Amino acid sequence: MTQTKIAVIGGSGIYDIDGLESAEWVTVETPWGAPSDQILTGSLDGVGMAFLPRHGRGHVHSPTEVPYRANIDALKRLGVTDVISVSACGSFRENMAPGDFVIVDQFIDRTFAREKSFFGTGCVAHVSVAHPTCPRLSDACETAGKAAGITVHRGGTYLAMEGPQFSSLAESKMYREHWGCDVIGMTNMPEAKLAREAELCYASVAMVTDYDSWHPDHGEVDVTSIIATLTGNAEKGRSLVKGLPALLGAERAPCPHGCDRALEFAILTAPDKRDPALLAKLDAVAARVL
Ligand SMILES: CSC[C@H]1O[C@H](OP(=O)(O)O)[C@H](O)[C@@H]1O
Ligand SMILES: Nc1ncnc2[nH]cnc12
Repeated sequence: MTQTKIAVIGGSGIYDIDGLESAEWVTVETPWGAPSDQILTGSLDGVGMAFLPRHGRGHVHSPTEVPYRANIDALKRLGVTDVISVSACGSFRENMAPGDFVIVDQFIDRTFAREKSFFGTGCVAHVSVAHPTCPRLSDACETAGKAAGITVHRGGTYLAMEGPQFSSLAESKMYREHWGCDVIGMTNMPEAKLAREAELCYASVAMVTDYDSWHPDHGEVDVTSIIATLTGNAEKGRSLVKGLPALLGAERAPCPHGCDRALEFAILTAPDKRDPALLAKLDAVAARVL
């Protein structure tokens, strides 16, 4: 058994969380550069917690420029076991209305200007992301969300776009009608892939803020109305987070879905061909197998 430590990565409009005991903003340095901001650490109901504002306090990093590798490495370095992303998203489904939460379970990654792996020349690894989110952690998010009175949809495909501009009408219709996507955002990739490489359980709580641009009865997406919807729902997100420690417990059994063992057979580079400099950078994310 290991100790549970829950991290929340807060998206647009969510720059801190309240209610943590012994709360303290800490600076974490990583071989991948600085994370988005300091990380708020503390505990809730006897369970270790960490909160990282994805875009930094004051919203300084664009979706392309979020330091995804540093963020995941920093959480791993702090001993985090479970990562919950709380994000704003647009909806492609009439029944996934603004104010609803979607526990995402699949992604289509259309991002193209981001570093997507901790591995590379000198230490090549291939992990599976067939099921990129953790069902055990997603169960807890669903239960906590419903207990908080939130309309929660379990399962959904998230289209990760590069941004920062929103989609054209043609793109929006293609993602919805032909690609079967349910929601759209700009940040869950490569975050989910990197969490898997770092052997962290990852769940995505996508908070619907708008209908993207496909909906004939709604206008174009704009940031002001997105933030207004998000701010109105921030309390719901906080309630969901507060329910998680009791559901997950302080002691943690191995993940039944294998998230915490994702690197077990993933590294292909022969031991004598590995690059010491890259191995040094992998001291947190791949310590278990190197
Ligand atoms: C504020 S509108 C677009 C912006 O909001 C979402 O951010 P996050 O996923 O961090 O909540 C979306 O992905 C875009 O980055
Ligand atoms: N419609 C949308 N497209 C991309 N990212 C979003 N974040 C919130 N709404 C969005």
